[in-house]
Amino acid sequence: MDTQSGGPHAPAESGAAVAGVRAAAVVVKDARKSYTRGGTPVLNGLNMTVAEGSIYGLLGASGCGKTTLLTCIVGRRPLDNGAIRVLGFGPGAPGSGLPGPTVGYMPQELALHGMFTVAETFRYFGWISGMTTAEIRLRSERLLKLLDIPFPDKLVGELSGGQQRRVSLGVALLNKPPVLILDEPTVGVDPTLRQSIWDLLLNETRNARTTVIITTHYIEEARQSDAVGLMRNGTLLDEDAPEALLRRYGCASMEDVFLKLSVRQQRERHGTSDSHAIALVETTPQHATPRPQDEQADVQSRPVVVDDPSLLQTRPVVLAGHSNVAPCTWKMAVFTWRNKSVIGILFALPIIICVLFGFAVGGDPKSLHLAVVNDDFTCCERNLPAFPSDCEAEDPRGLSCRYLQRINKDMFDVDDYDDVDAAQRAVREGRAWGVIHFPSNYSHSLVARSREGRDVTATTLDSSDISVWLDMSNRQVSELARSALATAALQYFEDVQRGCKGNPNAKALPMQFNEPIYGKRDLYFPDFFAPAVILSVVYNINCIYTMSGFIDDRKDGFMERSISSGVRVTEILGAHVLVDAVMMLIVTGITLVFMCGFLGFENNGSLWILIFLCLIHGFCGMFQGYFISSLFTSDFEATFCCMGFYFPTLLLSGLMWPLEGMHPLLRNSVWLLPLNLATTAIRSIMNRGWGLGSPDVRNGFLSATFWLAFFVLVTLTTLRLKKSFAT
Ligand SMILES: Nc1ncnc2c1ncn2[C@@H]1O[C@H](COP(=O)(O)OP(=O)(O)OP(=O)(O)O)[C@@H](O)[C@H]1O
Repeated sequence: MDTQSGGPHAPAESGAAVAGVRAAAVVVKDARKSYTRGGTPVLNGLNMTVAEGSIYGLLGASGCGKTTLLTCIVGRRPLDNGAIRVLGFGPGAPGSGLPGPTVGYMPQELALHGMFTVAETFRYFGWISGMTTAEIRLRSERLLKLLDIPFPDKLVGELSGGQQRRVSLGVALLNKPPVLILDEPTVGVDPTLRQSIWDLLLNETRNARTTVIITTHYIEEARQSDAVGLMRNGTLLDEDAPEALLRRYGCASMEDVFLKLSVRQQRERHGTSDSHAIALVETTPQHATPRPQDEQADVQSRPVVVDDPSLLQTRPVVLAGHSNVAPCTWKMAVFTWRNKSVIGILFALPIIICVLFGFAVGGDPKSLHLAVVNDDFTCCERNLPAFPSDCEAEDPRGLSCRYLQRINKDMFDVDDYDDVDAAQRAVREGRAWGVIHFPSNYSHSLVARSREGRDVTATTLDSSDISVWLDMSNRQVSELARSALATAALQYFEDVQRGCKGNPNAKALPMQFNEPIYGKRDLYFPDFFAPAVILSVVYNINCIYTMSGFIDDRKDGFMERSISSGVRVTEILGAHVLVDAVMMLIVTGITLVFMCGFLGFENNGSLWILIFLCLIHGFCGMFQGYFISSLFTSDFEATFCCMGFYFPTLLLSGLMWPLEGMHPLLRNSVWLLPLNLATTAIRSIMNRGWGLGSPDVRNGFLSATFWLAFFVLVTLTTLRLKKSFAT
């Protein structure tokens, strides 16, 4: 503890303890606190004085505000009004060492992490209170023996409830703090062990002049305290040495004293309405009301406790220049390593998403049933006309078969029907996606149409048309089917032109689609989706992972306890960022390797620019996760908030549909969303091979940097405003 500027044994620099006079180590003056503005006060003008080096038992019925008072003393919650001083300093004041190693705090909840072993728990809390590893080993060996915990290498989560509470007590005692605040350390512990905890407290604290405040529901065990404070409805009814209280109120037990004081408070507040309690008071002996001579005797026998910091024999423990980033990072690394199933899912998710995307999205539909009614010719292999189709033939027949040969065999399964009604019925009943009808005399009419040019009659034109009816209820399938049929028709028309000795370049559609400048001639949907999938995977998986990790850290009050022990939230966040960044790098790497390597999506631009943009987005996702988890206290709320971000972002990011197709109002406003400009940028890099010289790519980087800075800022601000995660 070489970094401490003061310690429990440090002598006072000024003043000295006067015989019969003791300095107050903890002073609470007129403390007022309610959880809601204008709500019922939980602390209602409470005054309390705890003599240095004494054990102070704080007693009171459940819900009277004991825990609230203790959390205010350790600086986890602020008072609405009033003042608290611990070893002469207000909680959080410079030089107070509070929150920090000045106070060893054992909260009511377990506030330990089940994934740590007992030894690791001691190591972590020892390091953050400034102890060296050797000191921690020595001290924890002793404490484990005293607290009867024989399994230093067992996970805390695998211990019994009583053993866990003893570990929690051991953590509070670990660095021999000058002030110990213990919230019900003996609850759920058998009577023998309860007594040994009291013996431990008495032995450990007496010599070191440790001041102890302890709450318990076992009122009689508090008689071992030097002083007892009886609390009810947010105020202290009385405080004194147990024997003095018994004498003063003429009671045989502390329970009777408490009852008597409670009734007195009730009378003062509401008159004599509590008949049961009143009856009890009436049955107590005459001398129940304190007599002046008793009070005088009490005053003479007990030491005077003065609120004079200069008389204190102990000083706050302040760690100068101490950083907790290393212990917090070690803790995060241990948790991450222990959570192997979570790591497994984290690394498997991008693989699963990429592989599913590769196999499930963007492929052409296969085996669509097409109902064909061919009144022109009965097609079969042996009677097909020559290729290219010969217009000079006497009896040009079977051109309809040529068209059917042209259509994509993978995409369509051709079913023959006798008439159009039956074929259309098949579509209506979901047995086919479309109907193709060739009129009788189709081939003759088509040849005539080709030969006669401008002189062709309307009847010939009608009977040379192929009629198509499609089921257009599924836009993607129908569009792809229509496009495939139209493409086949264009190629077929060229074939007919050639056969009729016409100019094969005289196409049905007077338009020339040349080699594309970017992309492929054939429509290929995955090229459109792939960049957005990469970005979305990197962003969202990291967001959910960091959000869950940060909330898990707060589970059961573990983060609160770390903060009470002096860890700053920024140090906790820093440790999370360090460890989570490694996970994010791996997730990004896996995603890119699977998309560009195994699934073969082409990156036409610079790989470094692509990686860099993905990483900035990975950090963005991480900080969105921290931000969400800093806003909420429960996993449930945070998860729903995450979903609330996820779905709108997905719909508005251009991943599912081009931004160009959005309503103009939406399109003009959603470009600022985290994934939008970046999706455009990453598409430009991968599909067009653009670099930083392009405004699209530059805007993607600017947007990513802006969002990263925004999330860092709001996360830090929220954490700072909340200071702790208590209300
Ligand atoms: N975070 C909170 N938000 C709102 N109300 C709270 C909160 N914590 C405690 N309270 C309320 O404050 C009152 C005092 O609670 P506190 O936990 O301080 O009592 P206690 O004396 O420690 O009880 P117990 O002995 O059962 O632990 C209770 O009515 C409780 O409902």
